[in-house]
Amino acid sequence: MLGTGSAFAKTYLNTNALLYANQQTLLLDCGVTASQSLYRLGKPIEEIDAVLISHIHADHVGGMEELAFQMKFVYGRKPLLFIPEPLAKPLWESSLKGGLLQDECASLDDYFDVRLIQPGTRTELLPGLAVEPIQTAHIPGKNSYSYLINDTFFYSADLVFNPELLRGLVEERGCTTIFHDCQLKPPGVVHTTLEELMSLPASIQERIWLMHYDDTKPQFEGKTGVMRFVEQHERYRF
Ligand SMILES: Nc1ccn([C@@H]2O[C@@H]3COP(=O)(O)O[C@H]3[C@H]2O)c(=O)n1
Ligand SMILES: [Zn+2]
Ligand SMILES: [Zn+2]
Repeated sequence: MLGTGSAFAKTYLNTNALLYANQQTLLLDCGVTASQSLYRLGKPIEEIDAVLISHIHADHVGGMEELAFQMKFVYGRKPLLFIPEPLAKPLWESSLKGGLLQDECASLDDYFDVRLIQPGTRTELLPGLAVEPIQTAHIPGKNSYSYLINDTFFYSADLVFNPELLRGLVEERGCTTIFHDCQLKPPGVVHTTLEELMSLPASIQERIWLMHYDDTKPQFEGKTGVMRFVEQHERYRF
């Protein structure tokens, strides 16, 4: 995990992750703190082979400009960018264009090898790494996608509580591990609260790991039932 913090956390970096598949590395979300976190980990930015985006908020895409510039002008290559089709235009037009537009560079394709992926469709992104984007509610009018990874690992975007989705993933689809957005104190409004997650049946809670938490997380250690916290700069194997 490059970070496990909420958008406004100061002691935790943005909730962004590296997924290792065979010899390749995919960056799942690239927030404002992503490059600093890679630096602290000693992982050179040039070793990122591919990027996958959940939604357009700065803690999830705010590091894309630096990534694009470094890849193009320092390393001279285009990383793969996997992106749910509905996010591609807003990512360029509403987020990146202001910084990246210049005479010879006028689209996402000038910086990335763009591969559009479809919500609800399982796609192998890299050998050994398949994802299904699942559209999940976050902010009214804003598209946001959580990911079912290799059929058994659910990695949530920021999302409002959706117990039916979690029940279906566990009971019908055999999901074994859930990394879930967690706002420690109510009201959640655009996120899922700890209280909401603690209302789930034990059979679901035991698969849940909490991320995207604020700086008060130490006060909640030991108070999350069977759910565990995902820790920054830890590597998990499933
Ligand atoms: N309608 C909104 C929009 C945003 N926000 C806050 O801003 C943060 C942006 O990053 P996030 O991780 O999605 O969390 C959002 C809310 O804290 C919010 O509380 N309500
Ligand atoms: Zn966020
Ligand atoms: Zn968000």
